[in-house]
Amino acid sequence: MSADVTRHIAIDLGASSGRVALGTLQDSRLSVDVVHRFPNGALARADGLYWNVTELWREVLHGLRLAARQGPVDSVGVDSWAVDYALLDEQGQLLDGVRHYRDPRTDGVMEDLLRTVPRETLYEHTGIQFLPFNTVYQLVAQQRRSPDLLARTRALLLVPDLLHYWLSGRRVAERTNASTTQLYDPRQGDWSAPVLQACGLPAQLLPPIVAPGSDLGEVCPELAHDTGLRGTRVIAPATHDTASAVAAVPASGPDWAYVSSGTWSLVGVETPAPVISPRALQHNLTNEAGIHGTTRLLKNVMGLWIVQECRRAWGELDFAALYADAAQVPAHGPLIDPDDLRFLPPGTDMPLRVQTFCAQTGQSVPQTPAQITRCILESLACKTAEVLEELEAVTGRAIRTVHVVGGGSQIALLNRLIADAAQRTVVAGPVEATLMGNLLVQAEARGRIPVGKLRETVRASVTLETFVPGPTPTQRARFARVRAATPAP
Ligand SMILES: Nc1ncnc2c1ncn2[C@@H]1O[C@H](COP(=O)(O)OP(=O)(O)OP(=O)(O)O)[C@@H](O)[C@H]1O
Ligand SMILES: C[C@H](O)[C@H](O)[C@@H](O)C(=O)CO
Repeated sequence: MSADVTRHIAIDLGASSGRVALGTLQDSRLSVDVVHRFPNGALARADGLYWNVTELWREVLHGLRLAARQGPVDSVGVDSWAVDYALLDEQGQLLDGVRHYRDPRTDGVMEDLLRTVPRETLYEHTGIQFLPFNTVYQLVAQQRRSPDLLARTRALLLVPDLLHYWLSGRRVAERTNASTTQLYDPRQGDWSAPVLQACGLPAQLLPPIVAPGSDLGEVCPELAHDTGLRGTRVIAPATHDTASAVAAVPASGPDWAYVSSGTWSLVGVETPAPVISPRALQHNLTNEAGIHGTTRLLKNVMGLWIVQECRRAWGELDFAALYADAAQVPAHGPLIDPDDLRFLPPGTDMPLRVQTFCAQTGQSVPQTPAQITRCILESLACKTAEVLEELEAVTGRAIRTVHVVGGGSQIALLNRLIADAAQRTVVAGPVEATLMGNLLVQAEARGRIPVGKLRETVRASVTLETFVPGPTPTQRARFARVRAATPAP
């Protein structure tokens, strides 16, 4: 490998699939080769929903071996979904399985906690969207159900931090993912002692916060031997997958927003500082940490999860074919509120939940997979448009271009629907923004690209597709009426 070509490995664990990719940087361009892709999802046990972290680790090791075969690797880093964590004992062993954020043990916990800790106080200290599965509510649920387990815990690691520990032996909490827990104060840049205290949670379990780009040392000797990654540095990227995706948004001007479109739709803007205001609280916007000290002001929207669960019920139809069929369904059909909590839990009754929502709100009931998929996509587009308006209201900044990145950016129909509903230009791609952001933060930390040139490198490395809005649609106004007419689940 010549000195001006470097290779880095990104491990990206998404809620529906994981991948190990080898990134090659040459002439200020990044090429990404996904060497191993594997499915991911909830593992149901009698006592709840878990992630199968042992299996994920086995898949990751397989991917690392494949990548190492292609030559020396400069660095490796992990990102994943947010909020979920592992508990370690004195010896650094897992004390329990890693719970899935859709596990029902948090049902009612947020509402209960907010009776003693005011919503305004929690928001003032953390700036985080109130979602029932945030780490804070998971820990309160855990504390209530099995206090003995937390008493035996010596360290809590979020999922990418756990994998970094297994790779390097270092226990840290990388900032972008720590910021999603609702236990982190974005203005102080550290865990929030007042929130931990108010929620009765032990502060000593939380590891020190490190910035994205931190060097955690070499891959430990046993793993270097096993995988072939000799002398490879472990660099914590932006470990929250959304933060890595946002780092790779190929934007250049000042007036853009992003949609990180996958299992979730993360709709947001980048701001220089947290925006913690009564208006941001009113719209339940979140302030997550980005790279270079930025803030990701965004909202979690339920996303393609609803299609994924319907597809599971329909027998794993091909995504591309399903979306092509949905594109043939007449426009302006029924709508759902994708953020209605009835759509949060897993279940093969998801098509029925969509149909029931439509019936209860006095709309026509979609019947076929294509009609149901169309209904979900039109609703996601309307919801995206609504959030963009909220972001403009909260920041006072106009949004003219919407960058859609991630697996969902392949869905031409959805891109077009977003452009129409939001009346803004949509720029789609890259599909693998998360991998690119992960790789480029490592490359920047290793001095392989100039500081602050990530987006420029992405733009030089990918082809993008633009969707121009059509005539003002009627659906956006109907969406507000449907939401207003929604009965409690
Ligand atoms: N060939 C395809 N054509 C169109 N869309 C596709 C195709 N393959 C996958 N998708 C869409 O991409 C989605 C998955 O996106 P992605 O891989 O970014 O999610 P993820 O990483 O598992 O989730 P997250 O990052 O939100 O945790 C699927 O739900 C599907 O809707
Ligand atoms: C729970 C979700 O993982 C999280 O809120 C979201 O930000 C994410 O990580 C999507 O990949």
